[in-house]
Amino acid sequence: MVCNSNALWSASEAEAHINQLAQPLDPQRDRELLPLTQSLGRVLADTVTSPLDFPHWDNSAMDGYAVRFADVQQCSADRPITLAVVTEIPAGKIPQVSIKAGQAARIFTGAMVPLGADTIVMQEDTEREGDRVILRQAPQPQAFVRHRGSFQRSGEPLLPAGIQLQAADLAILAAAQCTQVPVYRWLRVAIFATGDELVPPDRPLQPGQIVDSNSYALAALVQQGGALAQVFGIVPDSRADLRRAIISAQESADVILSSGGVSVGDYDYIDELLQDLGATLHIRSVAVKPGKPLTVATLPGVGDDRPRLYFGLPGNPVSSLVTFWRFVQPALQRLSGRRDAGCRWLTVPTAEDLHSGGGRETYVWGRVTWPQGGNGEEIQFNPAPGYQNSANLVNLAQTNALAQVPLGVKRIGAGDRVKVLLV
Ligand SMILES: Nc1nc2c(c(=O)[nH]1)N[C@H]1C(S)=C(S)[C@@H](COP(=O)(O)OP(=O)(O)OC[C@H]3O[C@@H](n4cnc5c(N)ncnc54)[C@H](O)[C@@H]3O)O[C@H]1N2
Ligand code: MOO
Repeated sequence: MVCNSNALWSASEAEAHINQLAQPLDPQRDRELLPLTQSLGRVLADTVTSPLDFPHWDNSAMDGYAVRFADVQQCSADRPITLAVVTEIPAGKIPQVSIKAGQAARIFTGAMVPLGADTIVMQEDTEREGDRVILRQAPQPQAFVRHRGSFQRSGEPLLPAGIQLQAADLAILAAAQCTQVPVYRWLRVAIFATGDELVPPDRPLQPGQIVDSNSYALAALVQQGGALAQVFGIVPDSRADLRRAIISAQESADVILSSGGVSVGDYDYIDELLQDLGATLHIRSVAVKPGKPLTVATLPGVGDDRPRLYFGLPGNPVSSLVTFWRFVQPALQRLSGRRDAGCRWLTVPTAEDLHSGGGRETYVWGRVTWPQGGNGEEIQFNPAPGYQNSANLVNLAQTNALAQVPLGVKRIGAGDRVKVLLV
């Protein structure tokens, strides 16, 4: 079935449409419980509520003395106050006595504040003489006490569903004693490269042949994005082989990515085969350079009723990556259950002039660089040096951003601000 697919879609229209097609995994059905140590980079399937107050009890933020504020509030250099040190409380120990008027407890960072005390005085602000401590300045009331529950209350949400777990999140889960983490299962992404001219990188290259580089880049991008890449390799330009590849990808993956064969050439079979296989073709070309031929389709699920999202990316290596970054990456994030799914844009000055033919929204590849020192330099976009052509993957190396030259604009001057997609 074809659905207005012959239109030339603007990038933002295509993005919005793909967004609707990319239905997230089901947090109940598509989940697993993973040991904490294996959960880095996975997407949390449930909100984790705190089983404890943080801090778990009132504790000291400093090495020093736990005192009663009422005892020391009048203290000054002229009127020092001396307190009796009646106990010592290292971290991890329960205070054995409560502090009465005129008394103090020696205390260390993280140790429980004893009953009766309400304020901590830093060691550096005291003088110790035997079993007495002398204060020559009044502390603030409740100084250096980290109060129970002041960071987080038990029963309140600690981490929301849909976040991709990072190092700090693992620290929080560990502290909350959540050792089995509910995460979404991996999103499975099948990848194949089409073209009779393609050979794998370890084969001697014959005249006319091209090394398949797209499979490697796409698999790496899928993995970097936190999904499972199923690499099918090279599929020749034959209807039967392509059909077999699509059907087997339909069986094993949630998303299918192919590169090549989506333009108008005699061997560009992808769209026609998708229709034969009962797909709905949503998009066939986008007004984007590089990356005009882009097929977006949905195929029926095999083995379950989840529709498979199909992206037929253009074969030119840069076009393939640019369309992945602009359209596939946010869709994979959304499908994976991520609450922050979407392109990350920044507006920064460009270090050099940027050019476009003006007929399509153009993406210039390069690097956003951050100032190394505080010399008044700004974050800026530096286009990759050399010839920017959709077949030239050489200067694509180390790309971390795509600068967007809007439709109809032919030049953005050096120093002008430009919208960049962080990739
Ligand atoms: N008459 C027209 N010709 C073309 C048009 C058009 O509108 N009318 N569009 C051009 C644009 S823009 C692009 S982009 C390409 C995309 O074509 P396909 O997706 O069908 O890609 P192929 O023809 O299969 O390959 C294009 C190019 O890329 C090389 N390639 C393919 N796969 C890989 C791979 N896995 N690794 C590395 N390189 C690959 C392939 O050898 C070709 O050189 O169509 C234009 N033509
Ligand atoms: O869109 Mo093609 O990707 O310009 O080379």
